[in-house]
Amino acid sequence: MIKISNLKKYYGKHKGIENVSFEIKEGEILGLIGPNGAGKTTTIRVLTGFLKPDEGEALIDDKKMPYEIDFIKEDIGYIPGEVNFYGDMKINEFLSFNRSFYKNIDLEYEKEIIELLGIEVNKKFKALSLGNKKKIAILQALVHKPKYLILDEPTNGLDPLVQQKFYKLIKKHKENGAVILFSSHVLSEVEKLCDSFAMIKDGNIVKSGTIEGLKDISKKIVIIYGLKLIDDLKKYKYKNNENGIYTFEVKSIELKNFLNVLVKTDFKDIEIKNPALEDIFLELYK
Ligand SMILES: Nc1ncnc2c1ncn2[C@@H]1O[C@H](COP(=O)(O)OP(=O)(O)OP(=O)(O)O)[C@@H](O)[C@H]1O
Repeated sequence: MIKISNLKKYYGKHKGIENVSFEIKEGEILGLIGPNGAGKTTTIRVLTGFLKPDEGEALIDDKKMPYEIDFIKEDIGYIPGEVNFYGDMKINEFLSFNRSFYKNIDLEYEKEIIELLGIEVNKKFKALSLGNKKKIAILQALVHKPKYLILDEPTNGLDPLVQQKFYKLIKKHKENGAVILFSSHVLSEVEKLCDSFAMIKDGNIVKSGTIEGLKDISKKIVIIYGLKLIDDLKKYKYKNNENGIYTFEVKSIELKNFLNVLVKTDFKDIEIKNPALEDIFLELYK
C-alpha cells in the first residue's frame, strides 16, 4: 500500500506542497490530478526517495520515504516527468545496464514491451524524439514487474496510438496487483484508467474519492453547427452566436442523454471536446 499523510514540503521559503494525503491499495490506480505547479512532482519526489518532507509521512509498504528507500527500491518502477538517460548510450546497452540492477528480469517481457511500443534498440538515447525517449522510460519502469508504479505524467509526449498501448500495459500490471500512482493534468485519461483520484491545487488536496465521483464533476464541451434548437436541449447550459453555432457544457454522465435528444433535431456538424483542467478547477472553486 502507498499511504501519504499530511505531507508538507517547502523549497526554502517557496511552497512545494502544503498538505497532501491519499492512499492507494493493491490492484488500484490513483490519478493525481492538478494543473502546472500544483505539487504533483514534489509529492512524487518524496515518494521516490529524492526529497525529505518538512512534515507528514509518505509510506510505501510501511517503509518511510525517503529514509527507508533502500528496503523497497527494487519494488518500485518510476517514470519521471522529464526523461533523461545517458545520451551516448545505445538503447540495447542501456537495457543490459538496467538489467544489472535487478535480480530476475524477464527477458521475454522485455522483448514484448520493445515490440509493443516499437522501440529502436540500436539508436543512441540522444538521437530519439521526446515520445521515443518516453518509451524507454516506460520500458525501464515496467520491465522488472515492480509492485509499486509511480508515474509522473507518463503519457506526456506520446502519440494517441502509443498511449493506448501504454494504458493496456498499465492495466495488466494493475490486474497483477500493482499499486499505481498516475499523475496527470488530463482529466479524461484519469477517468478512463484510474479507480480513484486526488485533485491537487496550490499544494493541497482539494478533492478526492472514487472515479465515479470524478465523472460527476467532469464535463464535455459540445459544439454544434447549424443546429435547430429544440425545447428538450434548452435545459443544458449553452451559448450561441448568430451563425447557428451552439456551445453546450454537458456533464460527462449526462452526455448519452444529451446525444439522444440531439439526434431528434437537425444539425450540420458536431465537435466534442474536453475542457481544460484549469477551467474545471475555476468552476469548482469560484
Ligand atoms: N527546486 C525547486 N525550488 C523552488 N521551488 C520549486 C522547486 N521545485 C518545484 N518548486 C515549486 O513547487 C511548486 C510545485 O511544483 P511541482 O513541480 O511539484 O508541481 P507539478 O504539479 O508537478 O507541476 P507540473 O504539472 O508543471 O509538472 C511550484 O510552485 C514550483 O514552482
